[in-house]
Amino acid sequence: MKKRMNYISWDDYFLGIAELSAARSKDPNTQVGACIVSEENKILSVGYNGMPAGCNDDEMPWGREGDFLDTKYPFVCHAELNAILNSNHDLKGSRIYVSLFPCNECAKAIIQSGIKEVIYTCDKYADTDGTKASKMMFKMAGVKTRQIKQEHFVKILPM
Ligand SMILES: Nc1nc(=O)n([C@H]2C[C@H](O)[C@@H](COP(=O)(O)O)O2)cc1CO
Ligand SMILES: [Zn+2]
Repeated sequence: MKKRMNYISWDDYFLGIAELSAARSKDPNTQVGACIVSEENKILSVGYNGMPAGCNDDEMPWGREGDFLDTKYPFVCHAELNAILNSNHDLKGSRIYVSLFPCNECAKAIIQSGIKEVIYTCDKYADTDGTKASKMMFKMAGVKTRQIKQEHFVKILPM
């Protein structure tokens, strides 16, 4: 008997884990998941967007509009940053799978932690200055970026 052939690729596997992690997010508008993987295809960390530990997410604001302090934006920890901070490993030479292209703040953390490739699905904020700044920094720092379609994973979330 031969081995099974229609198994999922590494890309679909790690992106699937990123998507599954996103399903933990309490953000009512955008749920993001990230999975950091070594050169040997071992998972080093996972994360999703959420409020900082100890900040009660029932009491924190989740809105997008109004006074800055009444929105989620100054408080929420992005999926990529959480994945970087959750890891106990050296991330040099690793790659990050993320369901949404990183913002400029996460781009800095990605570069500084030694991650060498960003694999993403959605780029819905491509027109924002933050995303443009991320792309500039990734290019200058030699961090590769690659967009892929999630082929073998049934989306858990209504995105
Ligand atoms: N790459 C990203 N990773 C993330 O974890 N996020 C988070 C921050 C917020 O919780 C949410 C975006 O909210 P909204 O502006 O689409 O309602 O996703 C956002 C981005 C976009 O740059
Ligand atoms: Zn970010």
